[in-house]
Amino acid sequence: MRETLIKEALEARKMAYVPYSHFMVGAALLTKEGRIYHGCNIENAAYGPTNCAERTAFFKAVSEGERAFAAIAVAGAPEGEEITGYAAPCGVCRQVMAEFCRPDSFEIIVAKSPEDYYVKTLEELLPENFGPANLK
Ligand SMILES: O=c1ccn([C@H]2C[C@H](O)[C@@H](CO)O2)c(=O)[nH]1
Repeated sequence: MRETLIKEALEARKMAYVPYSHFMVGAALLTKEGRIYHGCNIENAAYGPTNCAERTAFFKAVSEGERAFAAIAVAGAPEGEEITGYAAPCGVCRQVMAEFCRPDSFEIIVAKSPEDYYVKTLEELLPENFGPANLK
């Protein structure tokens, strides 16, 4: 399943809109029921409105009614180059994950290819997070 999710993220990456950074990112988000939502980064001339690939996938899924997620695969690299480095999710995307995902079980798959990746839980990438539980 991880390999499939990485392939989907690499496909999603092709849609990245990156006229400013020229850094293309793709994400594939797996729901607990087995559906996959895709995301790419979408940049903006005012820079601030730029949306990361991970958040694009999350916001698409949540806006379609999804609330339960199992894993996300992410791959990023400069336009026109081989993927030679890992691109882990930024802090803002980790915080968005913390809103919807269980820190101990949600898997973040950071990939160069379906053969070359590592997996971390959200807890590992965002320890001691501030989340929905704080506002209960
Ligand atoms: O986890 C990340 C980190 C960065 N980006 C995007 C934002 C911007 O368009 C480009 C360079 O930061 O990469 C993502 O999509 N995901």
